[in-house]
Amino acid sequence: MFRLATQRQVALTKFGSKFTSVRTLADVVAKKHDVVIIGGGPGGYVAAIKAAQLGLDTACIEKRGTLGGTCLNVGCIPSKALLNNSHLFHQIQHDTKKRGIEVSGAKINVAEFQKSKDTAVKQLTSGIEGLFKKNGVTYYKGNGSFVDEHTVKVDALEGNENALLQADNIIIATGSEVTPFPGITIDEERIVSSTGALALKEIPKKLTIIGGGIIGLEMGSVYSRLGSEVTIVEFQDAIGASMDNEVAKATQKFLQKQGFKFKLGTKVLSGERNGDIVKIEVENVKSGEKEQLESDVLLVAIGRRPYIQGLNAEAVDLEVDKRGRLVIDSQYRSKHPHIRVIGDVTFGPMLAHKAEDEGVAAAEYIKHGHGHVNYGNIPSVMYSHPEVAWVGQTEQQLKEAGIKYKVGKFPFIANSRAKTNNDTEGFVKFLADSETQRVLGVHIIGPNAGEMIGEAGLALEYGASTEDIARVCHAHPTLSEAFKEAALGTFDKTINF
Ligand SMILES: Cc1cc2nc3c(=O)[nH]c(=O)nc-3n(C[C@H](O)[C@H](O)[C@H](O)COP(=O)(O)OP(=O)(O)OC[C@H]3O[C@@H](n4cnc5c(N)ncnc54)[C@H](O)[C@@H]3O)c2cc1C
Ligand SMILES: NC(=O)c1ccc[n+]([C@@H]2O[C@H](COP(=O)([O-])OP(=O)(O)OC[C@H]3O[C@@H](n4cnc5c(N)ncnc54)[C@H](O)[C@@H]3O)[C@@H](O)[C@H]2O)c1
Repeated sequence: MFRLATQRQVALTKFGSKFTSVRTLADVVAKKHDVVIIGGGPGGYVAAIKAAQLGLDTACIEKRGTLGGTCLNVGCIPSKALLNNSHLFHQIQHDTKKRGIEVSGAKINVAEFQKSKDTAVKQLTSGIEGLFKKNGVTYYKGNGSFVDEHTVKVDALEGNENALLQADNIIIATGSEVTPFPGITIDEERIVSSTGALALKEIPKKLTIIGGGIIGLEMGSVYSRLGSEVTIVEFQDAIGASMDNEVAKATQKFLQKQGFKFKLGTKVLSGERNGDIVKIEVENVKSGEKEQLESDVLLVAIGRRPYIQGLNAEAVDLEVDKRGRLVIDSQYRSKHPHIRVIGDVTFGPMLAHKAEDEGVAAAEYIKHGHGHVNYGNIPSVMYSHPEVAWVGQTEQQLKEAGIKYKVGKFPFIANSRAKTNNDTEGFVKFLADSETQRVLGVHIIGPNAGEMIGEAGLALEYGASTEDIARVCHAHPTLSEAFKEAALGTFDKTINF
């Protein structure tokens, strides 16, 4: 603890009125930490725990009131709770009879359905507070903003104390927010973002979704299973954002079988709410044909953008690129080497596990001067049913790079465990270097694809060849035998198909 320098007191008077309510600025005592982290999402909270474990005096500032960021509060966790329970409901309704299980009268109690999700969220977010205590991380509840290059002020949430923090190192992990659609006002009731879509009080009869990316397809899956008529309006000619083209097409097919309607190559011109109805006007990009679509709920899911509001990044003159991302070097350093940036607010895929791994690496850079994230090996998973998961390169990327590759594929219809489970949709697809058989990419549509992709990640990380994988004994009967067979298929004949 030490008294603030006079220069800093002067700087402070320029900022937020809330903070200046802390008696007289001249008397403010700043708290000193080795590391101050702004943002308590997967990037920030993991960085905080790791830094504390490395013996650094660490503080984390979070303004939401709960830890876990977008992912735990309004992202990964609530969406997966809804996906899991809606899948169970759908199975009870449509998938039990052929298994000799007769069930009648299944119905959704929306309030309980939502409560189950909220319980999972609460348990996990409060669990992080427990982890902070266990690891000795100081938690400040409030908005963190720069005063100068080494000073961050905390405008506390009600019931907490404002604070001024002096830090040797600062990690910015302020995440992202929904990208708005110009001219369409989100009210989180009838015109919703993913946040509103996670908390609907009624199941919409018709749900229109702008954006055929991961959020659109996951939230579409939830409500389609609960009985909504789901229409996806996507600007591109394909869904699934960064999926391998063949996988994106197969994904579209199975979703169509589940009742999804797709309007691809379609531009949204305008949209508005009229009472309980939302109308949008769309235009086919090629033909120019226009159409009106009406629904009970419109979900806007056209991506997310970096979030730095309230950070006062200007005070330290941080560089921002055209897409609003904070600019860093390969060690997460901004132009001020002691101010690092991780997670959604900077470069790379907007994924929780990417943010978490950067959190660990940033803490290690601070303590040891080295850290590690392999950006060529970050898995993606879409939690539809069947799941879609991929890691490494797509066919289109390999073609573009002029890399010669071989494809090995194995369908789940030929896998014994998938058969016993009556869950045979999809395939495993390997892309391997045509000379060395080194694994370049793995793309899976199938039950538990999200778990299976971990094996592909290990193979990629250790530079395995497809023969290495095919010679590893995989248990029978398991879905992972399809993984082994697809690897085999890149250099030899598959056994079971
Ligand atoms: C519906 C949905 C589903 C998703 N599902 C998945 C999934 O299944 N798997 C996956 O990997 N990813 C998923 N994501 C993406 C994932 O949520 C993000 O990639 C991840 O949360 C990014 O972590 P982060 O720490 O960078 O940022 P965030 O999680 O956004 O956390 C940033 C935190 O910083 C706080 N903050 C911001 N500014 C300040 C400030 N000035 N002072 C104090 N606090 C501040 C914010 O309140 C926020 O809590 C999903 C996203 C959404 C929206
Ligand atoms: N399971 C997961 O890992 C998971 C789940 C949900 C979200 N997320 C992450 O959250 C982020 C945001 O997800 P998202 O689905 O909003 O973004 P996204 O980038 O995955 O998909 C957005 C889609 O909207 C389309 N689009 C953009 N502008 C459009 C327009 N004007 N009209 C019609 N379509 C338009 C894009 O072509 C794209 O297909 C992503 O980075 C994603 O990785 C991950």
